Amino acid sequence: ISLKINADIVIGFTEDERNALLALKAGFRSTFLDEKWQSFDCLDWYGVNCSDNRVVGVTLENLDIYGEVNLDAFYNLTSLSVLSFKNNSLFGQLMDFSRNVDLMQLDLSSNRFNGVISPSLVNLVLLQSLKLQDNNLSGSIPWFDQSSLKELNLSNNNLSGPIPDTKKLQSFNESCYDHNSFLCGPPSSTSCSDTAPPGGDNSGKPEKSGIGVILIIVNILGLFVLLFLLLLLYKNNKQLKKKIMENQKNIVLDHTDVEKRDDKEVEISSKMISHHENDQGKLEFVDGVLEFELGDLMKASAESLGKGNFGNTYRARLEDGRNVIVKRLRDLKPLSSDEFIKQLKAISAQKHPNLAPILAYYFSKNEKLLVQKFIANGNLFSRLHAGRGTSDRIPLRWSERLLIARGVARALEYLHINPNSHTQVPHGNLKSSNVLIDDNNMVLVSDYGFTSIISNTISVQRMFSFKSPEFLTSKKISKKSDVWSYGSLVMELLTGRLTIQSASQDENAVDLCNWVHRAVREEWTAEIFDLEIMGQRSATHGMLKLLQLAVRCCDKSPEKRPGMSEVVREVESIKVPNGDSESEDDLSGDRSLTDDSMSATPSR
Ligand SMILES: Nc1ncnc2c1ncn2[C@@H]1O[C@H](COP(=O)(O)OP(=O)(O)OP(=O)(O)O)[C@@H](O)[C@H]1O
Repeated sequence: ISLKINADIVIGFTEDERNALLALKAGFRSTFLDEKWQSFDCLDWYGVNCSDNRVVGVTLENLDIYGEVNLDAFYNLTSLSVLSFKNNSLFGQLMDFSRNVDLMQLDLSSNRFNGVISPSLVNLVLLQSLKLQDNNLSGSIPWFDQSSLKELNLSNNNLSGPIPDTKKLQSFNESCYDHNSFLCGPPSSTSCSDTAPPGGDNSGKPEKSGIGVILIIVNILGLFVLLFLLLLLYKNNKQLKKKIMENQKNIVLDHTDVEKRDDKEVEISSKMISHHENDQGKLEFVDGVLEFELGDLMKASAESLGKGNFGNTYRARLEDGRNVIVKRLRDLKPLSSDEFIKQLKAISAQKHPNLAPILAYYFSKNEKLLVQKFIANGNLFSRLHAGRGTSDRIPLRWSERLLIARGVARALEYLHINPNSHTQVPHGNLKSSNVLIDDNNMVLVSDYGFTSIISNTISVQRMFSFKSPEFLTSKKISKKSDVWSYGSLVMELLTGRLTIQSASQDENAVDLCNWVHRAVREEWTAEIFDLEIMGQRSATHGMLKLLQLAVRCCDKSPEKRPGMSEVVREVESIKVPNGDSESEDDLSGDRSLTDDSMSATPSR
């Protein structure tokens, strides 16, 4: 038997991978590569390393290659583990690495890459070495915190802003961040108050100039003179004194005092802040009925619930016993008072049984507050993950999870349709800590509409929707990004796993949308579902249906994801088991899940 070899058959890599490398080469001016990257056998390709018929390494160092690298150049190289373009003359934005989940070493040092450090890198949980030094990268450093990261060099770029306060980034020494225009905060020795904001000509490398130091001294002296004059005025002018006293009534929460103290209950009545005349603001109630005054809030005791991505959140107990939530918003767009009020009016006009109601808001020069109804039963993140492995843990049953999936779907559908407005703002930051559960086990989604008030740079860094595949390529979020976040949230409900959306600092957290595609491709079965619900055999059908829906919501292409109305229809079509059948399941004690019905492959 003669074996006919087709000369066009690719060996060692897939055809898609070979085409991707050819497309990459097309952007380069390199006669060397033109010559070396031709054959159909990966072995012949200079600098390309293949294993198990997949490209696992591309190492093109010191070759004087000039050219631009496409943003999605590595889209098809999904087994890539090592990539180095060290010391060439490559330019353009950093590539999107969201599909290169196996990437362990990335060296793009000594080139001319510009733009921001791709946020897709934050999600690479195997990344060990990241070398981006000696380029023209700008913007702030993303919140890297993967435990895998052992080596980092971001020096000699135009990066700016505080070095994020993550355990990992703080563990590298100063030299990794050296020579960046406006980077500040630990572990660098530059204090953030010393750095000028980025702008103007950014090309120069940092070097703290003598002029900068003189300016700071002049500023401090100016401040002293001002204080002295104020004191004189204060002494001599009784009227002014009276005014200051009046201003003192317009109290806003004292940031530093509340944060510094460890004890959770903090009396905030005497913590007065605003000394500026133009600091006065008004507490606007959404329903127009003045339920309490700002002064009442100030008299309340406050418990810090945590530092969210967009400000600190407190539970304030009013004198009449009522609890309200006060969010001190930060990192807002530069909105005027009118603009802020307009946006907050629009956000709070959205009313739905599954949206956490906003009660009031407050704007002054130094303080922007959001007052919300206090939701008593905590958030989904704690309900799903807290106390695992301990006897205190009360399992979250399948019926409860299904009802949560329903409630969240309905809330998103409402936001996407928004009958009260011509414009609909996607939620933008759906995650389990923003899903609250009240006394009646009602699901309430919070923090909606923030995309219209939070500054774009902060949204890009911190809001979950901005991590969707389409944002990484097209830089756009939409209602379909919310659908993607919803898919991820449903996966969290089904698997009980930690997602990077809710627990970015945790080394066990994974991008569940990526993970589920792998799980389905590799036909994992029982391992997908949370042990707490796996025993509920009567729920198997419903669990599979919800999983199939989550897979569709997690589709890489936004167009292929269902709209929220379709999602609601599908979730509502899943039967909620009654208490009896769930109890029978519990009694059966059968936790094995091995029959064929558990295949995760979506049905057509
Ligand atoms: N209306 C509310 N009632 C009860 N708890 C709330 C309410 N709003 C927020 N919380 C809780 O307060 C804590 C801090 O919330 P916050 O929204 O500031 O941060 P986050 O949800 O962790 O992150 P992000 O800022 O990205 O939304 C969370 O545990 C959240 O569940």
